[in-house]
Amino acid sequence: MSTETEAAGAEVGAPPPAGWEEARARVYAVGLSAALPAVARPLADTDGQTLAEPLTTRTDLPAFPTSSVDGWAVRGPGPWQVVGRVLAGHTAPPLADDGTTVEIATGAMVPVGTSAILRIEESTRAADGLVAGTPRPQAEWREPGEEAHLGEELLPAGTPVDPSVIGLAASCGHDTLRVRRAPRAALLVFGDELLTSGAPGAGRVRDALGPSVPAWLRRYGCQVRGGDVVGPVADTLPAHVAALRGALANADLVCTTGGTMHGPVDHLHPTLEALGADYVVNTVAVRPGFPMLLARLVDGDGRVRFVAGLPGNPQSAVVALVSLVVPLLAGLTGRPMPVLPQVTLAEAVPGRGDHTHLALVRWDRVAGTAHPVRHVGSAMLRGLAGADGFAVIRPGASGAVGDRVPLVPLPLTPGERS
Ligand SMILES: Nc1nc2c(c(=O)[nH]1)N[C@H]1C(S)=C(S)[C@@H](COP(=O)(O)OP(=O)(O)OC[C@H]3O[C@@H](n4cnc5c(N)ncnc54)[C@H](O)[C@@H]3O)O[C@H]1N2
Ligand code: MOO
Repeated sequence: MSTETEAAGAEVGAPPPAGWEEARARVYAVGLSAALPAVARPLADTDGQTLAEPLTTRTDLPAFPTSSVDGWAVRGPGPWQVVGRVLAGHTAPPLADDGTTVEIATGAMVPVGTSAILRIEESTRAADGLVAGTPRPQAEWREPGEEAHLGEELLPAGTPVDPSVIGLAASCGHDTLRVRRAPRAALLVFGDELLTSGAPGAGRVRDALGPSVPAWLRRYGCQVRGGDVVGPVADTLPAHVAALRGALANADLVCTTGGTMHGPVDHLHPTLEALGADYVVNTVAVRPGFPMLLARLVDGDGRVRFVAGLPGNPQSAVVALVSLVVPLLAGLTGRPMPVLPQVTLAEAVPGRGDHTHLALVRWDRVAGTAHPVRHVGSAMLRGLAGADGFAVIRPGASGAVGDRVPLVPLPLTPGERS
């Protein structure tokens, strides 16, 4: 266990909380130092992964002078005698003589000697077969290297691979990309009080995190298989230790929910101790979400795995995801730390004393404004379901109308909030 934990040992539950910014920076750096290995993958299997090295082009782009129209590649002044045809996919013999032309298709290689390309619809063909017309003044073909030169870096390492990156890599000659694969994540749900079906009542609540946290993790780029979601785990220490040990076998990151405090059946801390984990962060000065933690385990062979302890209160669990898990994943995949956009508060938002306040807001992207939502208790999910993200109110401050503050966006796609 870390010094931090030992120091806290005397006073259970009171390790010094990390500042929110500091916790994010620390977690990112630790993730980066444990970045997943680079592997070569076929292009079609790389969506959502991360470039492990810069994307450079294997040829000039375009690789040869390429006609951008259907028409006539002509040499010298017209009219021109037709001496052949060049289609896309073929190499073109040179146009050797003035007054000659070849029919050319869009995408075909422009013959050496071409002085202009005349569009088909702007040409005429006389009875004697001669082609006439006036080529437009601007070139009707793309020069080699117009888009990129051989060896040029097009995207840096750390770029998330999306369909446009895959298309670009294909167009400049790659069959595979070296990427850091998606982190594998697992989830353990703690809490004997949780129901996994039906309506809550009689002291029992529905498990809201087992079904939703894997979906968040996938949106954050993790691979989570059905069998990697386990719970509710019985509220005993041996059951917790066995469950965490099992989950760590295949995962780079195990998230747990609940049990982060020091109540009678909160077993997460003793479980981490039993497995020899050390804390990267143990409690964060943020509300909601204060008892969140990130711990690290290192195998004998140097393999590093992480445990993110998400608090049991459901909104707090999501705050822990955006606060700790997202920077960790950025580091593990070799991506840059996410830059938070700035928004203007449309209404006042209270501060939370010496803690950072993450306040659920609707984000009007057009106006650049953030509007606090209702139903935002840490045990509630109603506010979250109508929000785009969290406005960040600094410790010791409160948010006034017109203040510019950072926003932590939720991973929503356009159209998911109307
Ligand atoms: N004495 C103190 N008690 C608490 C403090 C404190 O500072 N001193 N902090 C509170 C805060 S803040 C939070 S957050 C919670 C976090 O506690 P745990 O992570 O140990 O979570 P649990 O006690 O297991 O559960 C808390 C709460 O959340 C409900 N829960 C748990 N899991 C789920 C789930 N999967 N789906 C829906 N709801 C869940 C659980 O029933 C409890 O109501 O501690 C406070 N206590
Ligand atoms: O930090 Mo707790 O997460 O306020 O509910």
